[in-house]
Amino acid sequence: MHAPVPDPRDRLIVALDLPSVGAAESVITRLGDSVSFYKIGYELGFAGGLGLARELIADGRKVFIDFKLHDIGNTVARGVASLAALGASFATVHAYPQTMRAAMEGKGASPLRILAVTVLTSYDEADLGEAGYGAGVAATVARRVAQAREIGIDGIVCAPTDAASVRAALGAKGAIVTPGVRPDGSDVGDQKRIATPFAAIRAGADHLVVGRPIVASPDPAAAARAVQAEIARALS
Ligand SMILES: O=C(O)c1cc(=O)[nH]c(=O)n1[C@@H]1O[C@H](COP(=O)(O)O)[C@@H](O)[C@H]1O
Repeated sequence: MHAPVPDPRDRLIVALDLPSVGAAESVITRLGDSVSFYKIGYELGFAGGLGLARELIADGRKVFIDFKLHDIGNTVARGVASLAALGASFATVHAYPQTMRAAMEGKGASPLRILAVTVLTSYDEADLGEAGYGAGVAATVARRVAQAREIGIDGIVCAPTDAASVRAALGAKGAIVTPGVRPDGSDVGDQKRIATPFAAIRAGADHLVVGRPIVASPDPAAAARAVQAEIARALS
């Protein structure tokens, strides 16, 4: 079975990493109809962003709730059930087997897709070692993808530099979502395992998550259009 091919507009997910609903609404207005998929994480989510998520969903936009859940199974399953009731399209959990199983159980028959975060894009080999994982980035990603596949997860969040090996390990089923995307010339910030939008799509990413290069740009709509043009070029 093949992963459903995303609508080209849905390939770009804009991370609304902003401090207030007002700031997010202003970026959304400036982006207009060019962007149809938004991600809400800690910063906005803990500042009223779940209300905005409801409004976006009611307005026909797709919403990715990125709280990277990781807790005992009962808590994860119930939290995911609430995100399913909200109408979110995607939600993240850390790629621990117990957590992934609980999330898949918690979403029930809803269309919510559970994405398992493998190794954060801000981690390099030294960061992973410091956290106590001695196997290295590639082996840790591979182990987590194999476990996610076994569980039947809906998708994987990984660095664009891992996308090709993740697709090979995951098989055709399952979405690949890559943050750590940096158009040429943009600030890298705290990201470590990065690629351009073109390279990420060519490596097999289904969706790209882009935050600061768009939302912190003086012209967010132009920045989003530039990323979408790169996506289109990579797909042609
Ligand atoms: O799960 C995520 O979305 C995520 C996973 C990961 O490994 N790295 C990562 O950067 N993210 C998120 O992707 C977004 C990237 O934002 P920018 O670095 O501003 O483009 C942020 O909202 C992060 O929380």
